[in-house]
Amino acid sequence: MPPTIPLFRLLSPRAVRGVHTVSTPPVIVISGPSGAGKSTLLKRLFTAHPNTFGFSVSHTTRPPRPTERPGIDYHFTTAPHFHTLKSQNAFIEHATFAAHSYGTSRSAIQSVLDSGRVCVLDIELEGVKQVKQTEIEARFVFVAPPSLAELERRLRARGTEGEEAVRRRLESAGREMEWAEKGGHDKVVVNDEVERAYEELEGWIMGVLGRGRIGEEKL
Ligand SMILES: Nc1ncnc2c1ncn2[C@@H]1O[C@H](COP(=O)(O)OP(=O)(O)OP(=O)(O)O)[C@@H](O)[C@H]1O
Repeated sequence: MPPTIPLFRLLSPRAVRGVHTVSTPPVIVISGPSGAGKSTLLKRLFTAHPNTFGFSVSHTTRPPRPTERPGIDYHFTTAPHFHTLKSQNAFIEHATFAAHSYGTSRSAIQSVLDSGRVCVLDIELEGVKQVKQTEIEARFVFVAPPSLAELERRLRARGTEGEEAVRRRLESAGREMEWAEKGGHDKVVVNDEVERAYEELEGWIMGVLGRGRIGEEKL
């Protein structure tokens, strides 16, 4: 079995730019129903703060959507390879969603932390529950649609899934919203209007990181 990265490396303090030693900032975990707008909001965050945040690239057995880039949006892989990685304990969290497997590898998080950036995860609800069981310091934000009807409209307008996949996503959405209503996350952002929702999300993240809101800050 190949060596896996010990968890303590994800938790240990690290030196930034030589003179200051700072604690590793918390991992920001974004979740929410498929179609709620997580990718839309994260794209804005990465564009506004290109040197601050790094995306943890998940593995998935789902086929790529036309706009998705392998190795950047996801590591697209086969079910047997995903299974092998799982048996090697390569994943911090993994889940099956809408008939496909998704997982965050330890090395995906570690490579973001090694780059000195704040690590951002975009994962499913089952994955959120698993990350909560680890000792990783994380903050959890749930992106909610204004309503299930609007979620359905967005999923259909996106046009990346067939009828069966849309149906599965809407079923899961109900469960995810219920869990969020019970207070399972640190923050809920309702993505009603993109600009407003983005500002709320960005403000909350900057507050978590103890940073100002304007401009691209330097570590
Ligand atoms: N506030 C909004 N108002 C209207 N449409 C939106 C809004 N936010 C996102 N959308 C659109 O809704 C669709 C779903 O958004 P997006 O792909 O970002 O969702 P997601 O949560 O990342 O989904 P998945 O988990 O399936 O990747 C996209 O077509 C996007 O352009």
